[in-house]
Amino acid sequence: MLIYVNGFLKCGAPLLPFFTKPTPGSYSLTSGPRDRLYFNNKLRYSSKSVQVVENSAIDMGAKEEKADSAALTSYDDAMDALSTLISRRRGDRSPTVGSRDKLEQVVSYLKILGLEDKIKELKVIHVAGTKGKGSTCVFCEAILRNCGFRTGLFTSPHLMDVRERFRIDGLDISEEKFLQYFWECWKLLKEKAVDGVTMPPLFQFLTVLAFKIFVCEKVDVAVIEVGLGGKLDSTNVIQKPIVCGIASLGMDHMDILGHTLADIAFHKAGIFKPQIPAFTVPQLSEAMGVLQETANNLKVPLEVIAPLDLKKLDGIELGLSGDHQLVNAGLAVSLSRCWLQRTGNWDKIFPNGSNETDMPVAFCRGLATARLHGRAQVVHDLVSDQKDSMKTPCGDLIFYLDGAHSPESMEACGRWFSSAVRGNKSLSTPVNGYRRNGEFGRDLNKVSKQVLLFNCMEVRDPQVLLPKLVTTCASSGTHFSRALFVPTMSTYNKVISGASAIPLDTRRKDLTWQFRLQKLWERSIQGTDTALDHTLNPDGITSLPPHDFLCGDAPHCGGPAGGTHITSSAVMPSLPLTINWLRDCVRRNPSLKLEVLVTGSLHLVGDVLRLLKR
Ligand SMILES: Nc1ncnc2c1ncn2[C@@H]1O[C@H](COP(=O)(O)OP(=O)(O)OP(=O)(O)O)[C@@H](O)[C@H]1O
Ligand SMILES: [Mg+2]
Ligand SMILES: [Mg+2]
Repeated sequence: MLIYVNGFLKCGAPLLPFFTKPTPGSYSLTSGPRDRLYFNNKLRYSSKSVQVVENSAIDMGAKEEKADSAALTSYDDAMDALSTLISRRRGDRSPTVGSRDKLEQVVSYLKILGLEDKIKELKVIHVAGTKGKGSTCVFCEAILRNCGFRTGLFTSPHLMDVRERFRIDGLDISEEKFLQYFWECWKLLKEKAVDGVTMPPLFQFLTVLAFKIFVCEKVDVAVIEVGLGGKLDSTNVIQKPIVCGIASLGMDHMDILGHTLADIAFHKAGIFKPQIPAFTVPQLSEAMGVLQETANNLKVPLEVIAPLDLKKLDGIELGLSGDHQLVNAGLAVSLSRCWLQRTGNWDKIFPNGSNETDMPVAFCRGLATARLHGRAQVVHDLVSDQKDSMKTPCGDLIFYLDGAHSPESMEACGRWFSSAVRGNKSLSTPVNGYRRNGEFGRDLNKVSKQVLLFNCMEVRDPQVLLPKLVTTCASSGTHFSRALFVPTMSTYNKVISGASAIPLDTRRKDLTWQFRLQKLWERSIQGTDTALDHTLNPDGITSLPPHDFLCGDAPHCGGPAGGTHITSSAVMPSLPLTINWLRDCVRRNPSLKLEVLVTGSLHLVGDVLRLLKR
């Protein structure tokens, strides 16, 4: 179990204190950006780089031997082992040829682990969808936990630490338990690997690990988010869920799921099981037709649920911000109610005849306390003068983090950001877990600037994403004065832990993609080609923009020779340098209030969160 000073960022669970209790005999402290101390009966010290670790260089044999005593293996060893399961670069997936075998493969792994029959006893809520799956699952988990049940939650992806994917009773699984279950599964599968069974790819492994955890932890309910699609997803080995949900459908992963909404809906409806009730949210008719047809074929009662009516919440706010969360919350309420009814618990818990239209108090508590990192999350960075933190005034730096990366979610993100900067009082999370007096009350005379910090994976289409974001924001009066394009730190061939060290200078040599994003921004958003020739040469990037770059609204030209800033945007050489530079900007400009929207990629959002919590 980790102790973090900034508990909120790590725990993601409601009503948590700002630190978590260590389990006896095993705990660790983050002691600085590069160091991590383990106390595990005897003192150990570990320092690792977050940079790429070549899979071939990993001596897994030695680590597996150590795994005989799970307590003696470090978390980083497990991450190294997991990283060997990453079969190819993310976003580089081939279509689903032969994927049906994949489900059989998952079943064979479950057999090896002795879980094939046991998972039939899990009381599962299974949720697919293009957007809002994770949020819907988190709401369901929080509702049922507040109804008194022991909950298991499996979501994807993770942002800072792989354990975020597995929550027991609302908390990320502890390191100790994770290591125990991880190595148990790892060793059994590895033993069979010699008989010609190959080790599963990463997501299949994580899925069977989730089942292992939920069975061993004896959860009352297992809330399971589909990884990708539905029909052929590893989680679809669940034969008889209690209830299924389909969150909002849209265009994503077309290379795998197909190029029409109907194709995509077909895959998502693949989680429906004969006669098991299902719920969905309002969808475009092309998608709804397919969902309904599949439901009819399987005699599935399918109900379309309207967004949650705020009036039912008796004045409380949802734990996840943004109007789109009302859609997810409505779905979660119906899924949870159905789960309670079909497991025979509804009448026990609400014996006094709480009817269908009532919103039980436990449901409200769950909806209000649900948390999910990097989805419409606001983090106030406590910038201070390093030498004299209380006396020297400096500007404000607020990060608005949302991992939107599809056209529909960009719109949802834009609407949320606009209303959040207008209200500027939603879920504010001081990064160090405390607020100083007047910390956020002193902005009356400050000049607010909205800045975009963006990156997206190369498989995405920024020509769609960026205009969607900008026009949605503009339609409600929010305009970005500057855009910063930055490479992410996370690499796709290494699973990292939340405590992995972050090198201060993670300059990428190849910034071609970021320059392309900038070019697109300048051409299609700003309508200018100014100085683009200069930026087309990634080698020209040697310095950060001057600190007053963010102060103005007008196009900003010039700057130091070889500098990267042009017009309204800049390519930044690395994320850690960018965060430090933003902090310096507000230190030097006490009248500046920077509202930075971080979006386009969950990896980017995860990296920023990891940097902010240091
Ligand atoms: N109902 C919705 N409609 C449109 N966009 C949404 C909706 N719910 C969430 N989003 C957007 O999608 C992002 C991801 O939300 P969430 O994690 O709940 O979805 P997901 O389906 O699990 O996504 P992923 O594909 O990343 O696993 C949010 O940050 C938000 O921008
Ligand atoms: Mg997705
Ligand atoms: Mg998700």
